Parts: sequence; structure tokens; C-alpha cells
Amino acid sequence: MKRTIPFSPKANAPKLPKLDIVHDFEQYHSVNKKYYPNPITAKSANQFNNKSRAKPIEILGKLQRKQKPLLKETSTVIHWFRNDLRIHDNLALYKCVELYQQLKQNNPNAKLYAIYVINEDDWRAHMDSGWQLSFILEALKNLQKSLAELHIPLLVWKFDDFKSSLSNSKEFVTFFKEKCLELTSGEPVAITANIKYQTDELYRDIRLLEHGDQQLQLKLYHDSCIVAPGLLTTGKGTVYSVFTPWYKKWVLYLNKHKENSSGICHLYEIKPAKYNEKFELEPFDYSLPEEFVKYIPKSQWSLPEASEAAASSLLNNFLQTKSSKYNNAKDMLSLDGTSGLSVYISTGMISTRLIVNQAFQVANGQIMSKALKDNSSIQNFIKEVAWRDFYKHCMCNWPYTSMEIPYRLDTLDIKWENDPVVFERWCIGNTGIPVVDAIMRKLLYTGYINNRSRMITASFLSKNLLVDWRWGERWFRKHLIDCDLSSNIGGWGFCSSTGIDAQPYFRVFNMDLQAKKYDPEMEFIKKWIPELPNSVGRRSKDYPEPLVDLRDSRERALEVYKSAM
Ligand SMILES: Cc1cc2nc3c(=O)[nH]c(=O)nc-3n(C[C@H](O)[C@H](O)[C@H](O)COP(=O)(O)OP(=O)(O)OC[C@H]3O[C@@H](n4cnc5c(N)ncnc54)[C@H](O)[C@@H]3O)c2cc1C
Repeated sequence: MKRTIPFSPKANAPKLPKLDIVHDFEQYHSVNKKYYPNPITAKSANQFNNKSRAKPIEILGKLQRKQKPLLKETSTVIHWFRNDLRIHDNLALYKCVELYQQLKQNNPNAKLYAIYVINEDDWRAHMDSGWQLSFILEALKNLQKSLAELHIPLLVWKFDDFKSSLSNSKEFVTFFKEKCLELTSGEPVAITANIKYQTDELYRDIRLLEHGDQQLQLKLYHDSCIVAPGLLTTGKGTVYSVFTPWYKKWVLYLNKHKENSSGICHLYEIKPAKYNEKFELEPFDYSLPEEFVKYIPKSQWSLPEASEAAASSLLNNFLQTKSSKYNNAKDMLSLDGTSGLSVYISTGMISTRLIVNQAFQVANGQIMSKALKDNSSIQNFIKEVAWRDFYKHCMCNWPYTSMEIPYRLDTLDIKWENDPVVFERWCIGNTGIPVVDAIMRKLLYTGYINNRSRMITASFLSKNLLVDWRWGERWFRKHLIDCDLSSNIGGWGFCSSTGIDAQPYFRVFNMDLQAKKYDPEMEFIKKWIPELPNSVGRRSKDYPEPLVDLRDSRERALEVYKSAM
């Protein structure tokens, strides 16, 4: 079912051009059967919990431990960029350069390359957002130039097979090996990469390790988190499923491993040198197919600058001028009170180690007391960055959460109403609840909304509208410029009370109160819904009646949730 989004702002809002987007809303209703013909069931998900099925992260760990030492004849090393699109503080890149320098001592002809692999079927299957993909392509262009200054060529390969295979397929492994060996004319090659913790990507690496041979060796590193998933366990050696005790351990861990007075984490910096012979830069020739960008309003087309330098100056600016007001400003809808770093963090253009190191300076060298009593703005900012680590830890421990099964399996019994028309109206910001609509329109126009906005709209969809939270999670994935699967699933699980360490099901946000508290002057709402009349209580013929009564829908949500949980 394809429809043109009917929302068209009034002429008195010249800054909001008409949204001319044709949307297929049904794609958000279920798992994509083309790529996942046999979606995981609750029963098989539970096998991860009762240990009758090994978690991909465990399988990967075992395979890595079994790896043989590198072959002496290896003379080519490759760093495989994934979502770590940076040169600074990139562990696997650092290791790659280190390895290259060792090889170079015995073999002056040793070569160092960087690669990035495009697989559009991964993007389709994962519902990646056009905003984010466009940003990534810009980032790759800039990264290619920066690497060229170090005499490291960045090659962009495209995997394309007639079966629409994902990168965890045997077809991909064959392609990947062939491409690597083509580059080295059949000589053995060592490849470094940072681990991506989504299940599909973990199985891709497992397959590559299982098929690793004398010619191709893949070395994987934990780089995306400050503290790698699995490192922190309870006193009894079990896995944490609640944030606060896990966070206490996280803080203790950082304090214990503190580098020196200038840093809480060790940073991995490669030397600015000329690594290979000079080469002719061949910019890659690839443009994103229309199917990925058609959800983005063309007239609004403006991406943040996709460079490491831009990420770094955003961080500096935040720490110097905004971080002290973070506690008060972060939830306000019309303020730009947060760091805005998520687009850079989610694509790996800046490391969270670097962020915490610099925040640590602003915090006068303190990263929380043991009692976690410091609630200063800067400490709370660091805590938010820790949530990201926590959600990755969760995704590794409960891998089915990245396969569209909620952490709390009992919530699969919730009787969602799943009205497709109601869902569509939520998507396009036409529910008749101004605070929700303003946020959803901002998401459509810009690809970014702050954390409070995500909580408000996720709570409204799953509780007041009783639409399966997974429909909304997919919509966010497709529209966020900063999408990060573990944080998105974590956030949706929290708001819909189906996830890990979630808010209790009886906590249903009151939309009127949220609007009063976080947009008291209605500045944000009026910006995005210019057709709303100025005086409170009056309605406009251009703006719909509310889809639901807030009080009644709250009561209904409580009943439906209670009967399932
Ligand atoms: C329903 C829902 C969906 C979400 N989806 C995503 C997503 O796809 N990608 C994403 O990066 N974040 C997601 N979040 C978390 C959070 O909303 C964003 O990280 C934040 O809004 C990004 O803006 P910022 O960088 O200015 O944040 P800041 O407040 O400046 O925080 C700095 C960084 O800390 C991390 N962070 C902050 N809050 C959280 C949080 N609650 N959970 C996990 N990490 C956090 C992010 O990496 C963020 O960039 C989601 C939250 C909810 C409730």
C-alpha cells in the first residue's frame, strides 16, 4: 500500500516546504520476509537464555582464540572499515598499522590498504536510513582523502549478487576472499576490523573466521564500546540486566584503568607518516540509489559535515559552551541542549573513548565517585554515553533482541491493536496530539530528534495507540540519521516496557504534561505545526481532532498490558 504523505504545511510557514514523499507503510508492519524467511521464534530465542544455543559473540570469541599465528609470507595488511569511519583512536586500524610496520622490517614491499564494502541488500534488510547512508558516503569521501595523505589507499568494493544475499552468506565470503586475493595477486593477507555487535554482522564474521585459511586471516577487535561487552559481570559472574549496578562497575573499571591525569581511557593514535609509496587517488564512483533517499525531503537536503574534524569541533564546542547546562537543557524540545554527536558516534567518526577522555578534563579529572552521587551536568553526560555501552552489552547477551524479538518474551502476548491508519498518522505527524505531531514532523524533515522526543513518541505509539513498538522501531531506523540498532531497540524497549531495565508498564506519559514541561512556550510545537491556532483550546480545520482521548487510551493500555504481563 503506497501513499503520498498528505501533510502539507500552510503557506504561512515558508520554511517548511511540502513533503512530497511516497511511502510504503506496510514495510514497517513485520520482519522483511525476503531477507528473513524464517524469523526466529520465542522458543528459539529462549535457547540463548537457557544456554542450549551459543550466543554469536561467544562463538566469535572461541574462533578468535583458535586463530593460528600470522603466516610469515604475509606481506599485505588491510584495515576493513565498518562503522568506525575515522583515523583517530581506531583500535583495529592502529593494530593494522602496527602489523604493517612489523612486516615492513622484513619485507620492504609490504603493503597497507583500507577497504569499505557496500552491500545494498544489507541496507535493505536492515531498513537503513537514507539520511544515514548519505552521511556515510560523504564520510567515506572525506576519509579517503585523509587516508591518501598518509599514503593509504581506501578502496570501496560493492558486493552485488543475483540472490540478494546478505553479508553473512557464503556468497559474500567467496566474494570477499576473491577480492582480497585479487588485490594481493594470491599472496596471503591479514585483515583487521572492529567488531559490529549486531547479530547479522557477528554471523558474517563467524563465517569468515570459519572459512579463514592460510591465505586470509581476519583479526577482530573490540573498539566500539569504552568497556567491551562481556567484560563486566556481577560478583557471581552472571550477566547484568539492570543499568545502575552495571554502571557502577563501569565507573569502577574506568577509574581502575585510568591512564594518567590526562585521560581515563587509552587512545590508539597512529603516527602521521607516509605509509606506502605515493599513489594516484581514484575517488570511488557510487551514488545512493533513489530507493534509499526517496524518504528524505529533497528541499531540506542538508547533511551535517561528515568529517572527523567536524565531529571534534562539535565535541569541543559542546564541552566548552554547553555541557555545564546539559542537565537543564537536554530535554527541552526547542533547545539544542545536547551534544548532537550521535550521528558521528553511530557511524564511528568519533570514538566514545575520546569523548569521555575530554569530558573527564572538564570534570576536573573526576569520573564519578564510587557512590555515584555526583549529578553534575558533565557526569550525567558521561552517564548517557555509558547507556550506549550498556545497550551493546545487552545486544550481545540477548542476541534475539536484534532479531526483532523483545527482551521480555512475555510481552509477545500483548494484544496490540495495530491499526494501520493510526500508525500512518503517527508516522507523518497527524495524530491531533500537537507535541507528538511536532516531533514526528521534525524527524521527517531533519532525521534527528532529541532523547525526550524519542521517549514521548515511542511511549505514545506503544501505549496510547497500542501499536506494536516494533513498527515504530523500524520507522525510526529508516528515518534517523544517527540510527544505532542497539540504542534504538534499547530505547524502544524502555519506553514500551518490553525491553531490558524498562520503565514499568503502568508508566504512561501524559502528553499534555510533557508538552507543558518541555515546550512551555509552545515554540517547538508552533514551529512544526504552523496551522495550529494561537490560542489554547481553539481548534483549526487544518489540524485533525486527536486520534485518542489521552485518559481513556491510558486506561486501555494499562488493561491490555496488565493482562499480558
Ligand atoms: C525510542 C528511542 C530510540 C533511540 N534510538 C537511538 C538510535 O537509533 N541511535 C542512538 O544513537 N541513540 C538512540 N537513542 C538514544 C538517544 O535518544 C540518542 O542517543 C540521543 O538523542 C542522541 O543525541 P545527542 O548525541 O545529542 O545526545 P547526548 O545527550 O549529547 O548524548 C551523547 C551520546 O550518548 C549516547 N546516548 C545518549 N542518550 C542515550 C540513550 N538513552 N541510550 C543510548 N545511548 C545514549 C549517544 O551515543 C549520544 O550521542 C534512542 C532513544 C530512544 C528513547
